[in-house]
Amino acid sequence: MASVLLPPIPPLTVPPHLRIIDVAGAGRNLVLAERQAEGAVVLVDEPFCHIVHQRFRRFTCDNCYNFTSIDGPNLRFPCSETSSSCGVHYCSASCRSLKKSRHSKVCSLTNLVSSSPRKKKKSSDKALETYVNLLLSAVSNPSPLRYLENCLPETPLTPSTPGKSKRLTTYSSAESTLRTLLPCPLPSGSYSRAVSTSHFNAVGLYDEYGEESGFVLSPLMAMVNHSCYPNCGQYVEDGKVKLRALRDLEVGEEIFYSYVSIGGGTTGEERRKDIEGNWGFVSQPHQSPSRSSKKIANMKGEMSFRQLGNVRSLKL
Ligand SMILES: C[S@@+](CC[C@H](N)C(=O)[O-])C[C@H]1O[C@@H](n2cnc3c(N)ncnc32)[C@H](O)[C@@H]1O
Repeated sequence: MASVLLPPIPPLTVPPHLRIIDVAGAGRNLVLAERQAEGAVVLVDEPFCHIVHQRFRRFTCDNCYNFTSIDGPNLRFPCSETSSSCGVHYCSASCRSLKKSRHSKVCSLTNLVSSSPRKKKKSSDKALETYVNLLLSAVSNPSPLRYLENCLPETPLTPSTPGKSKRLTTYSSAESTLRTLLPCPLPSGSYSRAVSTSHFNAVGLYDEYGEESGFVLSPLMAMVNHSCYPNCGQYVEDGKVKLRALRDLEVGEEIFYSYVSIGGGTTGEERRKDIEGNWGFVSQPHQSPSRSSKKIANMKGEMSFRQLGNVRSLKL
C-alpha cells in the first residue's frame, strides 16, 4: 500500500521568556527564562479553535468570548451570513468583521450539525455535535490542522478503559461526520487525532453563573502543567487565553495553574482529589500551600469567576 505523506507538523512559537522542558512523570511544561513580577502576564495564547455551545451563542461573542448576561438581551451583532441560523453572535461590528472570512467557511455547516436547542438531546448526540463543531472551527483556521498535534502528549489516548474508548469512538464519528460535510484533504484518522487533543487541553469558557458555555484549544496553554497550589492564574480576555503570575517568579521556575476551578472556594486538597478522580494523575504540591492560597484568595477578589475558569477534563 502506498504510504500517505503527511505535511510536517508546524513547530510551536514559544515567546523568548519561556522554554519547553520535559518533566519526569508529568510530560512537557513551560519554564521561565526571565524573571516575572507578581501580576505580570506571563503567557498570552491565541486559541486555534473553539466551540461556543449552541445555548450560549447569543450571549458569548464568537470572536473575543466577551459575554453578556444570559438573563438579558442578546449580543447586538448576529452573524450576517445570508439566511444564517447558526446562532453565532458578536459583541461588536469589528469582532464580526474580524471573524467573517473564517466563519463564512463553516457557517451553514455549523447549523447543519446543531439540532434544535429545544429538543432534549442525548448526551452522546451533544458530544458528537460538540466535536464536529470543534473540527469545523479547526478547519476554518488558515493555519494547518496538524499544528494541533503539538498538543498531543507522548502517551496518547488508547481504548484501554471504557471511558476512553467511548471518547475515541466519538472522535472517530466526528471525523466521519465532517467528511460528509466538506472535502477533507488529510488522511483518515488525522481529524479525530486533532480533536482528541481537547481531552487533555480544553480551556473552558464560563457564563456568569459558572456554567460552561464552550471551550477553546490553545496550543501553548496546552504545554502548561497543573498544580493544586499554582503560581499562575488562568483567564480568558479579548479572545486570548492568558496566565498571570500570582507571585514573583524566578528564572528556571516552571509555571503552573490549576486545571480545576480555584474560584469556588475550593481547598488545595479538594483540587488534588478532583484531579486524581477526573484526570487520572496524582499532583504533588509545587509550593507551600499557605503561600499559594493567600495569592489565590487575592486573585479571586480581583477577577470574576468566569475568568478563573480552567481547563476541564471532558466527561462524556
Ligand atoms: C494540558 S497538558 C500539559 C502538557 C503535558 N505535560 C504534555 O506533555 O503535553 C495536561 C496533561 O499533562 C499531564 N500533567 C499536567 N500536570 C501534571 C502534574 N502536575 N503531574 C503529572 N502530570 C501532569 C497530564 O497527563 C495531563 O493530562
